[in-house]
Amino acid sequence: MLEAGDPELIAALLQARPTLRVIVICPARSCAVAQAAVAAGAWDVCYLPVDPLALRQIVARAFNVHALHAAASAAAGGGEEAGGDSGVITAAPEMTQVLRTVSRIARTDVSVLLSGASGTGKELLALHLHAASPRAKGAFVAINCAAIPDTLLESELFGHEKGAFTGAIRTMPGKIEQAAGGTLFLDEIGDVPLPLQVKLLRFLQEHAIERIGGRRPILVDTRIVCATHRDIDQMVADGQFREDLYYRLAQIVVAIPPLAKRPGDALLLARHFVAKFAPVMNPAVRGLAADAIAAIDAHDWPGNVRELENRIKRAIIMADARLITSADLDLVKGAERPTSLRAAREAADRGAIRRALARTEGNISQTARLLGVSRPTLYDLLKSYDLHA
Ligand SMILES: Nc1ncnc2c1ncn2[C@@H]1O[C@H](COP(=O)(O)OP(=O)(O)OP(=O)(O)O)[C@@H](O)[C@H]1O
Repeated sequence: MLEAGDPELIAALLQARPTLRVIVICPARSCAVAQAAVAAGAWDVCYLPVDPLALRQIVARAFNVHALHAAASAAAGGGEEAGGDSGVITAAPEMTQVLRTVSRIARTDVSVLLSGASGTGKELLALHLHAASPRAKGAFVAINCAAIPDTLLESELFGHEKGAFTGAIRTMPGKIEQAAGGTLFLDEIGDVPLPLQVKLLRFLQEHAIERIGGRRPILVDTRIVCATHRDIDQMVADGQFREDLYYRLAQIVVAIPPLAKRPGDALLLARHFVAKFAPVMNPAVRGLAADAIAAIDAHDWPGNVRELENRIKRAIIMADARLITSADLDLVKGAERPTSLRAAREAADRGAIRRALARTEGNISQTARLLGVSRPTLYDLLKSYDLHA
């Protein structure tokens, strides 16, 4: 606890121990001191004369959040405090409930489907589940089914024997085999084409796979955890996804709330990312300015945690001062038009990509053709703008 917190001292403390909770005692009605302290990363402020009840509540809350993070991180196998590289960072009850569910499921054999919008942390949660499961010592292998062309997906998942097709110059085990004894995370499961869904179902029923060109089944002990941002129930109803596979894959569906529905998490994560990336990317940066904090609070985060992470990384690079501003974050308010050429171009790019994706119903090849770019360029654009097919 610091009296009349010195922002530089707070920033230095957090730099050394990013998970520290700094509580600052400010002179009565001194908004400027409080704002500077919070901007430098203070956890909370308390005014003189100190109200013991209020202080006790602040300290208790700090301990609670710290304990939740430590538990989440330990379950993820990191054994570090929250803020460690592998930890899921959250203080929102909506998300801590999700973490508790995932930790509980991890110890069992039930199949899990993580459903949530892009960038909400589905892969991180799958990793958390793996690390909290008895398979933690085995491999965690992740594959994004939407990013791999249909023709290659079978070989990626099931592997192939030498000579199975032109170019198969050596035998290659697939991802399911690579994850034997561990967990295979199938992201965007809704993008697996129907013929491959049959093969996946067979694996889940028989725990055996056949490589392309293979002559015998191979027994493989791999746990599948999958995720999607699509409405699989609707896909089942429309005949685009096999119902029998759905029930095999999704005994439990865990819905991950969007960042906008996790009060307080955007700021917590923003500070976490500043503490994580600034020392490497721009050590002069020590924290967030008051206008950046307000902008982070006000933003809707349609791209969720990934958007936040990318904005913070970009801001760390762009920042001229010790504190990141809302301009560094490139967060324009409400319906304001973008003023910089870069922002205007980004807005135009996003609009064109979204419209093309809507016209082709998410078909990557057709979208790339419509936009007049190559598929790899389109993938790069989708990644950098946090867009999904
Ligand atoms: N709660 C969190 N704490 C810390 N980092 C997080 C958290 N949630 C997400 N991240 C980070 O945000 C980025 C995006 O998360 P992740 O890839 O898990 O999202 P996703 O839902 O799988 O996205 P997509 O559906 O687009 O594949 C990653 O760098 C991840 O480490």
